Amino acid sequence: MDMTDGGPDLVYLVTGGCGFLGEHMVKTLLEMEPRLRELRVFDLHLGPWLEALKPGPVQVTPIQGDVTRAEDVVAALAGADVVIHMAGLVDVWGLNDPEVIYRVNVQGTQNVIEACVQTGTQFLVYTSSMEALGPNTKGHPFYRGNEDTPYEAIHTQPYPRSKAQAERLVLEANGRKVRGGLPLVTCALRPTGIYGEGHQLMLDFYRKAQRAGGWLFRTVPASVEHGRVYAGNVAWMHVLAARELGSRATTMGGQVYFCYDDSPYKSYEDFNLEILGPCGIGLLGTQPLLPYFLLFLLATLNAFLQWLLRPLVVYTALINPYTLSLANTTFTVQTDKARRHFDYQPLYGWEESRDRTVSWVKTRKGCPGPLPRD
Ligand SMILES: NC(=O)c1ccc[n+]([C@@H]2O[C@H](COP(=O)([O-])OP(=O)(O)OC[C@H]3O[C@@H](n4cnc5c(N)ncnc54)[C@H](O)[C@@H]3O)[C@@H](O)[C@H]2O)c1
Ligand SMILES: CC(C)[C@@H](O)CC[C@@H](C)[C@H]1CC[C@H]2[C@@H]3[C@H](O)C=C4C[C@@H](O)CC[C@]4(C)[C@H]3CC[C@]12C
Repeated sequence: MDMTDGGPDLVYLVTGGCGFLGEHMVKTLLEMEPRLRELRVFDLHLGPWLEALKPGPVQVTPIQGDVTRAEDVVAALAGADVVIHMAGLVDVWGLNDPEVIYRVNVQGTQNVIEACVQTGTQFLVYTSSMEALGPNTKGHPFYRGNEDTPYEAIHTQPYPRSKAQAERLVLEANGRKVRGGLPLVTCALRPTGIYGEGHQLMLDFYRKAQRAGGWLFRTVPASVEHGRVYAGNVAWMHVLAARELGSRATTMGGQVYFCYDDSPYKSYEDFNLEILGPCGIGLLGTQPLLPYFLLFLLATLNAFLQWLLRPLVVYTALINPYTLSLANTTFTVQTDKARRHFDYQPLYGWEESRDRTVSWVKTRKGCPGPLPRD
């Protein structure tokens, strides 16, 4: 089917549509996809903001469901033309058992693929992650690499391993016959660290700094570059990939694309300061204030406490051996594959991406605890 012609007659399903990225996805589809007739928003936890949407002529259908339940996915997908599969457990802090992460991220993705085959949905865009590739457990840097840059992907942690496995399932499913005999066309998009309105972790850093008198303390050298990309641009890339999969199946089918925009290459903490600085936050130290071995000791202690307390309570901390290693390993991308393959250009420039995020953080000043996203 050529997805680029015709009036509003397409049915899209977004799994994980009520998450941080999912909300941007839903709003960007409603704003930027003229062929949309129905938008199904599938999530374990439906957000109250869905009720406040002004979808215009598009029918928005909230579906409370679980990707680990095949019957939920088949029911949600019946009659859909496109599925954008974003649902997943984003957990590098040990909040969830590894088996649960595998069940959601890998088996959930397999359920989506099988449901496409069973119902005849022909186009699947999967939200993978930079972590499907790295950084690897040897701490090898990936410096402004692209989709063809050789890199030894080694995963020991449940989350990155699950993203790599799920991505592989999606890419290998490209070309399978779906109900009706047409081929399934798939691709996977790999965002680096996403920021934007609704980014709870950015808010956590903001509140942590507010409690410390407006200061964050540098723990990562400024020289360690970490890729970041604005949620609105990630959502826009998904819109374009879904739109072009039909007419460019030969080029795009079975391909991975890093998500990128004009966000600057900086260390994780220096990048956060681009957002939190205008909110009155400063970053203390031009070098890490603590030596790495002390940070590693702290990270190891946190991991030990989590192990010790697990039968009673799930203890988590920002710093664990994995997040410390991840933060200290350069991983940035420099590519134009999405532009070459489906004419992607960022929808938002760096200044606008930053200013939208800063404005959102400022609206959260002084608010207690995690907030429902509006
Ligand atoms: N946040 C990032 O920096 C980042 C970077 C790269 C890739 N990603 C990927 O983007 C996707 C969305 O991430 P996010 O940051 O918005 O996370 P999020 O936790 O905010 O959103 C995930 C959504 O999936 C839903 N979900 C979880 N388990 C489910 C299940 N069993 N059935 C149905 N829905 C379920 C959650 O309720 C949530 O709404 C994930 O696949 C993640 O791996 C995120
Ligand atoms: C306390 C310091 C060490 C501080 O700098 C820790 C930062 C740490 C919480 C983040 C550093 C890198 C982040 C990850 C990265 O942006 C990519 C990711 C892949 C994505 O699929 C999910 C989110 C994440 C794992 C992201 C999580 C936070 C960091 C580990």
